[in-house]
Amino acid sequence: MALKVLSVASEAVPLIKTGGLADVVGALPGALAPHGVAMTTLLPGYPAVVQSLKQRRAVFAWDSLLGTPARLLAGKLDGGHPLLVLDAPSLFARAGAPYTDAAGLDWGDNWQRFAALGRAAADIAGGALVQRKKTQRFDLVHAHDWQGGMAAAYLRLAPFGGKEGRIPSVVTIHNMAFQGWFGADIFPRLGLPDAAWSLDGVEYHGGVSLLKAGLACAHAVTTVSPTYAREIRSSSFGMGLEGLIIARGDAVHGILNGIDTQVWNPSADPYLSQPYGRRTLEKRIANKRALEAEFGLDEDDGPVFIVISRLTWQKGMDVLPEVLDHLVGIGARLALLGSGDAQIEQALSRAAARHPGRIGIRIGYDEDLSHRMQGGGDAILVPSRFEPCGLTQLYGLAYGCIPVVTRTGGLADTVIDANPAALAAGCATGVQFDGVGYDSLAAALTRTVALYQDRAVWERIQNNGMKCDFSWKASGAAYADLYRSLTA
Ligand SMILES: Nc1ncnc2c1ncn2[C@@H]1O[C@H](COP(=O)(O)OP(=O)(O)O[C@H]2O[C@H](CO)[C@@H](O)[C@H](O)[C@H]2O)[C@@H](O)[C@H]1O
Repeated sequence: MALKVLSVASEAVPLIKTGGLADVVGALPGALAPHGVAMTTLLPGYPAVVQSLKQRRAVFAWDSLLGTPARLLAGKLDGGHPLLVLDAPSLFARAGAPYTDAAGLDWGDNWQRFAALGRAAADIAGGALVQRKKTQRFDLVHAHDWQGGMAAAYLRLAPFGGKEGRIPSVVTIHNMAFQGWFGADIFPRLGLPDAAWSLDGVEYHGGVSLLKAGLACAHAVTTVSPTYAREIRSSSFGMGLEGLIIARGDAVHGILNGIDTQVWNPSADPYLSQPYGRRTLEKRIANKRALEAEFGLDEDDGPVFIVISRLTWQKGMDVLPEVLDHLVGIGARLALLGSGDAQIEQALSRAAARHPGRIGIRIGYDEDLSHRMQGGGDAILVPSRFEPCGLTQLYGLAYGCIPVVTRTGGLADTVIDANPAALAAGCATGVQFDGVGYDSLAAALTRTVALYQDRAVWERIQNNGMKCDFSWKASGAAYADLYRSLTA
């Protein structure tokens, strides 16, 4: 019989996306189905999500879910996978982004919005709703990041009628930097027993961390690459939670993200002017010409680097502007798509103004354009200071857009550096470098341009990357094995 899993998250493609979390949550049901796992996804009822439902069929209503009325709507995700939507208008029906208002400031009631999501998940999985026969019983709850973390905490610390306490939970860390920390004043409003205010409960540095609560209470913790799973045991990457990660010992697993190979397939990508495959790489040139035109870049034979990223410190984007004179100096060009930190946006715009025809910047978020960039760019630059997994380098590998990445987290796990040994062995897939700073980045750019100048070598590297299987096949199996080990 299929294992029934409730996946709880704050975003999922194609309904709502601010970053890589949405790609992963949206892909998981399809990745797990071949392994006998039936996954239902629970999302907050943001306007875009509620509007996407063809019929708004309410399957349950709470008079008070952490103090606010709420309904549970049922629908379908892409691929026909079941979707549940927490329709709590006072928490989610508002203009702005999922976590921030129009001015970019965190919503003041984020604790309540996502604690309510966790409480709802616990009720759905095995408590109130099951008892009233409003939903099926679930065998396991899989919660994502701090926004989902409270599901594990409610299941363990405040079970409804004792039933949910028996349901195992998995919490996945997509980014340790976001911990959902709030002041101690929220504790009495969470509806948890007093004993939950403790080291192995929700308390963290005198307040409440929704992520810490999840990590402490889940039966298993996963993160999205083996290297990041090791890195978060150290103070440099654990962001204060390294002690807890070490204490959780064998319960912490690193399972690499996959990519949706239907959506990210250069031979059938509707956004490309010219689809192509591993054996027809020469066709990429049409996409490169289109990309140059779209970004106002000069047309020439030199390499075009691309960047598709949140413009933040994590992603090393504060250092990028400094290195752009060097990039232009060695005959390369840059097409960048991103948004984030205002200072970084300004520094990039100044660099673009200094180098017309060589640096093209697009501030904003544009999914279709990101496909065209992978299909026309020569190399994708990912200079992250830390990177739990990273998806853009995987899309780059699939598209023959060679990743140039820091040797950290999932970037270290997915790219094989074109050092002399790897080139001789014929297995290189990209360029890796250590540390995010002017010197390391400039050296990596220089090395990439040198590789580009040898067409045979470059095409070999492109080919090696395109041959890699970063589909969900292996990782879907790994999650299914983990679920079974917890439910056996
Ligand atoms: N301006 C823009 N326009 C269009 N598309 C844009 C864009 N900026 C970013 N994107 C897209 O957003 C996604 C970003 O995913 P990443 O995995 O690279 O990072 P993120 O930090 O969001 O995710 C966190 O969660 C994921 C999932 O686990 C981890 O891989 C990662 O390491 C972790 O930091 C990609 O699909 C990318 O193409």
